[in-house]
Parts: sequence; structure tokens; C-alpha cells
Amino acid sequence: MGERTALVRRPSPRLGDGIVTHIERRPVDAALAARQHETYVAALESAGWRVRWLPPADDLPDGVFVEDTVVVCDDLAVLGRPRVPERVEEIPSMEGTVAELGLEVTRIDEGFLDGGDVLQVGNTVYAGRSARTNEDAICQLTRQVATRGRRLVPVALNDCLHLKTAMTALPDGSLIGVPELVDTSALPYLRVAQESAGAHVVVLGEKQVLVGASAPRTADQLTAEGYDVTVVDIGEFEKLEGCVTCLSVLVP
Ligand SMILES: CN(C)C(=N)NCCC[C@H](N)C(=O)O
Repeated sequence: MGERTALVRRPSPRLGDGIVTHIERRPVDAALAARQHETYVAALESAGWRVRWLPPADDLPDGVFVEDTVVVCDDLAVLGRPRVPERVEEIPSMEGTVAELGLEVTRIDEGFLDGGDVLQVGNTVYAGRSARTNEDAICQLTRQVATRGRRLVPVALNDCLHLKTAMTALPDGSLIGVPELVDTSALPYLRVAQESAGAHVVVLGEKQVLVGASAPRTADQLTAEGYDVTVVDIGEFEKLEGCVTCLSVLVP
């Protein structure tokens, strides 16, 4: 802890068998995915994040989307509880890793929670009500993050996989995303991303962000605003409804 650690897992050669819900399945080039992942990890490292590899899970096609397996809030790690059976086996290796990092590990005992539905901005934790994350889990998460001084705001989603499919935040805490995909009534101002992939921003530092190559207009706009923008192509992961946030858990 305190070392700006990025948790990642190498992509499975079976990535192409991962779950798709809202888009059509397309063939995945596993070798290209591996190269894209290397570039993504290198970008985290060059922004000063110490990379910690989770044990490989080559039999778990979605195992590379580590964001869904845990929510880290200060020294607390709340393990995800996948609704989809295919992803349940990803949790134990994340549990071991966050325990080794010295985080206090807790679980959700009822309901379902994917970390992709949880966006932390300052002392606010936004939690998406999705097909993967339900009310029982959100209630428990509310109590757990309250122990770290956080206030949870539930957010209803419109037909999208995860909250972070719809929106993320910039380093100054302002929200960016696709308003049609979220109930904005509980949110402060949600800036409209230039393209849907521009809803996915990873905050690497105070002025440093990472976005996917599928969001060129957002990248240009953020650059014009003075951000140091790293662009990575994660096209093979996008075929499985992944985005740049899903591929790591950043432990500040
Ligand atoms: C913010 N997002 C989108 C995520 N955190 N996770 C993406 C998981 C994709 C995987 N195929 C699945 O359907 O579970």
C-alpha cells in the first residue's frame, strides 16, 4: 500500500470465449490481445504504477477484467460477488493478492456485485444498479465504505453492462460519460464524452489520464485541456465489452 500498485492479470488464450451481452460476438486474436495488454501494462508502469500480477487464470476467459473482482477503498478491499457463474472462480486469486498487499478484506454475503459498477470520486462512491450488481449488494457496500468515510450514491443504468461502461471521472473529479446510459438525476454535472469510448478514462495521476484508441476525439479534447493523455489500443478487449478501466485495479 502507498506504493501506487496496479493489479493486472495476463489475458487468457481463451479470451475470445468471454461473455458478451450487449454486442455481437466477434473473433478475437489472442496474440494481438496479449500485445495490447503488454502495451497497456507498460503505460501504467511508465506513469509510475508498480505492477503486481495476479496468478494467471488461463481457463477463465474474462479473468483479465480484474476490475470486476474487487473494490478497493483506502485500506479496505471489498471482494466482488459475480452474478455470472463463469466469473466466480476469479475471486479467490484476487482475495489472496489483496490480502498479501495488507488490505483488510471483506465480502458481500448477499446479492451480486461487480467492481465495474463502482466508481469512486473523492468521498463519493457511485454504484450502478445493473444486471450484475443489485440492491442487496449495494446496501452492504454502503455500510462497508461508510467505515472509510465514504457516501454511496446508487445510480440506475439504462441497458449497459456496468456503470463504468457509461461514465468515469477525470482527475479533478468531474464526471464524463454517456448521459443516455445512466439516470443522471442523482449525479452532479455529467460531461458528455465525445464518443462512447470516451466514457472510459483511467486516472493515472493529477494531470495524467489513459484512454482507449477508440476514443480519439476525447483524447484530443483532453490533450487540448492540458491533460497528459496516454492512448492505448485495447480493441481485442472491447470485443468482449471490456474497456481501459476493466484491465486493472489501481491501489493508490
Ligand atoms: C467497466 N467494465 C465494462 C468492466 N468492468 N468489465 C467488463 C467485463 C467484460 C466481460 N466480458 C463480462 O461480461 O463480464
